[in-house]
Amino acid sequence: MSWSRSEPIMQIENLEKHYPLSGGLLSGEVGRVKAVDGISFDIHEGETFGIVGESGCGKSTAATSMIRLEEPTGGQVRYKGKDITEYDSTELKRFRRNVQMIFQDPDSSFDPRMSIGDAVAEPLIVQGMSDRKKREAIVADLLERVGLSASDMARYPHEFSGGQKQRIGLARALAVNPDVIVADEPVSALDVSIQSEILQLMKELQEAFNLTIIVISHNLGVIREICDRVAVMYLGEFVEVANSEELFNDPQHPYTRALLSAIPTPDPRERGLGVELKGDVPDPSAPPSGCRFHTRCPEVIPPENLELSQSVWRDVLHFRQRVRDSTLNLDSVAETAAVEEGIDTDDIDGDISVSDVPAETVITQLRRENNLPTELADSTANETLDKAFDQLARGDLEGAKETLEESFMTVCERDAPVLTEREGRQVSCHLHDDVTTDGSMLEADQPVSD
Ligand SMILES: Nc1ncnc2c1ncn2[C@@H]1O[C@H](COP(=O)(O)OP(=O)(O)OP(=O)(O)O)[C@@H](O)[C@H]1O
Repeated sequence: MSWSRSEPIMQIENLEKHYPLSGGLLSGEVGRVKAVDGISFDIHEGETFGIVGESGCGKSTAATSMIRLEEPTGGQVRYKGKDITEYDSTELKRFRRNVQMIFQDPDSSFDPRMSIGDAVAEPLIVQGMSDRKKREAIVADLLERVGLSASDMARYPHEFSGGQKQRIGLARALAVNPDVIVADEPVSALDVSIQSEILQLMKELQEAFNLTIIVISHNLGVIREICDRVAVMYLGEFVEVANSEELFNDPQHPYTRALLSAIPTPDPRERGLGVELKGDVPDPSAPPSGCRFHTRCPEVIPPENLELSQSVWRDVLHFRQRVRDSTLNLDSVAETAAVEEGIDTDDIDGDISVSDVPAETVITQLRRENNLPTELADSTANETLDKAFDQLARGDLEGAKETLEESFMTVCERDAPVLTEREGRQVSCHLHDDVTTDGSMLEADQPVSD
């Protein structure tokens, strides 16, 4: 099959990498870590495509499985039109030459006993270039192109700084004249002052060698500096894919907005969003239902019939979560309430429980502990909370769980949003579910604000 330059150089479709989760010798597979869970994108020749997300979102696994350093468990990757899982050994060898990977830690990429000249020449030998003089000429040229000198050939890795080693890493990747470079956190291990120099060098080399580059980074600043297009990844999935400029000027997904607001900026006016990402990325072997980001989303949508400010809604959800997973400890609530009432716990047989304390005091304590006001603006939400509090004050945790689940179910938790094309970008978020013909959101879908 012939490939034309107008077609994408790489096409990734529903790529999936699940790791088996074993429960010990005898129990076999007890689950699957969904590190990459169905991502799709195209990359055109000469483009720089970035994948950004917090640590643990699956970026590195996406990189290694898209170039078959690890075998994907699902999906398809086409390089110049051909499915790479169907390669024979000669094609795989050619692919390994055409697509080079560079890693975060330049130190671990070099054998300390091998001179820099030999390290950069190694891929040439692997590819069968036996003429030593020719290899040396190529290495000398490459070292100069990455800002070092031909005379550095005889020196050893320990004689170079981290930034210089990353330059040598680039020279080595370029030795076999690849089409694509996959760079996993290429500057994260370097001093901030050096990072820009390396990114600039990558841009220059891209131009000179007509490279296609895929950059993986948790750092949006790095992505902004170098990428044409960006995919934002969360728990194995893409939540937004857009041109770099659009993504930074007008982020559409709450996760993107939260990541962006975490970038330090010297201009206080640009810090406006004030969104803070709390907690860690959830366990990819048991991702949250619906939108995987809903458990941390600062813009999670309340049920249609309720009118709550975002901050109160978040507190209600947090309370519901504590009841759901029983991290709300009724005995400790009872203990604090008893102290408040001046009850002498020594007079009580066995451990204190909510039934030993007046319901009113237990409820006050529950509200305080969960940051919930005495009265919410929405009467339906109020009634539900009152009912749940009464149940808890009677020790009925299961009943309260049911009450809260019934009334406080959000679409974000119920339905998984789909990555949908909108005005040249892709977003997967229920805030964008109903867009009117002029592109504005319906009132019901507006993000709720305080
Ligand atoms: N070999 C493996 N077996 C089981 N789970 C794995 C394996 N490799 C990665 N994971 C899990 O897959 C998830 C994604 O990991 P990955 O390293 O791809 O994320 P990342 O976004 O690149 O993060 P980081 O920047 O910290 O490497 C993590 O939860 C990780 O623990």
